[in-house]
Amino acid sequence: MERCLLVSDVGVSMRDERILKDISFQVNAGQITALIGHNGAGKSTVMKTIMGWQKKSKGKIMIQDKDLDEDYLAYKRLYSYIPEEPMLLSELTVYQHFQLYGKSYRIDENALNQKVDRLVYRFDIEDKMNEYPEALSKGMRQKVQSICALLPDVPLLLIDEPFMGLDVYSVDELLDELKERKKKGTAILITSHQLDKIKDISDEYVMLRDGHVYESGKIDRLAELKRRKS
Ligand SMILES: Nc1ncnc2c1ncn2[C@@H]1O[C@H](COP(=O)(O)OP(=O)(O)OP(=O)(O)O)[C@@H](O)[C@H]1O
Repeated sequence: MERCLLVSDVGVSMRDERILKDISFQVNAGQITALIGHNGAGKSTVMKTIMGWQKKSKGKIMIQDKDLDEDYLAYKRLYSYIPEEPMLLSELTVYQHFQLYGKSYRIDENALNQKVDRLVYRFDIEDKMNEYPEALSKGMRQKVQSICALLPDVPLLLIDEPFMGLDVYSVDELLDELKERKKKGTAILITSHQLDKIKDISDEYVMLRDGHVYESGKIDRLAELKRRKS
């Protein structure tokens, strides 16, 4: 299977402390990898490092054939990100956020509007297009943020705890959307403490402990290990 994301021997240090140690894994096109581990294990730091927001002290990260350290502008158009906490801009309406994403990922206006229509219907926020973030509930802001990340057809989706604040219907819609993306060949790296929600859609897992890869493999093996331990 074609490799989309390569994380090879990556280390991160903050204030002389090694936060990530020799992290290596890959995510293939059309596969979902669950990045799991206890609080403070390093999941968000891995995400930030892949995005180029957190400086690494060693190692190599590539999406398709683009190296994070060589051509960052081209590299960052290859992924989109759903953060744990919505990061919306208070001066832009919901629709203006979608337009901003459309511009930065160079989506043609007609295609953008078709995607927006489909996703606002799916997540049931059709009537919020002209609202500013402060007028939205936390769950609605999370939906807007998720839609922004789902607008571009990027090869890699990075998703950090996406279910916080979402109602059960929206969680199902998001899971269905991810299954559809996976079928189309998108590679997805997802973190969640709600393993029951992601294990059915995931193919592989990477378990972090204290900043290193403690275990990794097929998701079925994780379920088997959990059964044996319980
Ligand atoms: N800006 C920072 N400065 C110093 N240490 C940090 C910083 N950000 C994170 N850390 C440390 O790095 C380690 C990994 O944190 P990270 O947020 O990546 O964990 P996580 O697995 O995402 O946790 P959670 O499940 O609680 O979200 C923790 O020990 C944390 O204290």
